[in-house]
Amino acid sequence: MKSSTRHDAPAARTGTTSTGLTLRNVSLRLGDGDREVTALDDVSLQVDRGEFVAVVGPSGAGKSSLLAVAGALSTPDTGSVLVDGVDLGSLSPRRRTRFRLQQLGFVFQSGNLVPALTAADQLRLVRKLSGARGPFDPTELLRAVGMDHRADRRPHQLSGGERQRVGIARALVNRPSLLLVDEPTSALDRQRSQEIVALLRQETVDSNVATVMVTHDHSVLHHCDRVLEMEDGRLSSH
Ligand SMILES: Nc1ncnc2c1ncn2[C@@H]1O[C@H](COP(=O)(O)OP(=O)(O)OP(=O)(O)O)[C@@H](O)[C@H]1O
Repeated sequence: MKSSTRHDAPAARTGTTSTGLTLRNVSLRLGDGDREVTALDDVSLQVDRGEFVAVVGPSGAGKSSLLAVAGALSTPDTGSVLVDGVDLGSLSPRRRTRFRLQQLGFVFQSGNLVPALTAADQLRLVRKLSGARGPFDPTELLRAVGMDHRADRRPHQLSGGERQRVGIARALVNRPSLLLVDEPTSALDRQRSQEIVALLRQETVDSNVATVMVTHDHSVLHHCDRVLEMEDGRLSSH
């Protein structure tokens, strides 16, 4: 457990002592009939809060499928996925959606920001969608990602790296347990790529979140605590 965190961890859940992401013997088949593919093949994984794990591997290896089951976007055929001890398979569709909004953060390839909204309003929207009430000031999070001076800018007025920084802040608004990051550097030059992944590492620690990052960019792997390789739906250490 890290000593200095911006956010407190939520109260422990019953049923398990593990926090962060837990996958137990997860398998996922996609397609149908003759064209069925085993996208995930008996995958087990533990990523603790405060830990930053990269997943690498060739195209079609199952990396997006891993993010999809961890993000409660796909339901595995067998095995279980737990986030802070909560078994996603035990949640009704409505509760799963709420859980996703409140406990999971997503960072996409190039920010995926809403074009019409300022940086500050991107954060306010996510806060509102989660159902949280009470005052919310996005300034602290924007400052944490070095974007408080761009709070009033819309995505088209930001650089690729700046958009990605806002996307990271937005993913952290609801103090998630788990941060899922998909190819965050694919639209960035080498220098910006290093800065963004260093920021992800910093936020993983400061926000005490379990972070899983899928990447093809091997130049950023030194920022990670662990690198896992995926091939044919199976995970192994790099
Ligand atoms: N909707 C789908 N229907 C059938 N098969 C699918 C579907 N989506 C993905 N697959 C197959 O599942 C396997 C895993 O795909 P996945 O997208 O998880 O790989 P990936 O490692 O993320 O690839 P990439 O690096 O190209 O994004 C591949 O064989 C892919 O062709």
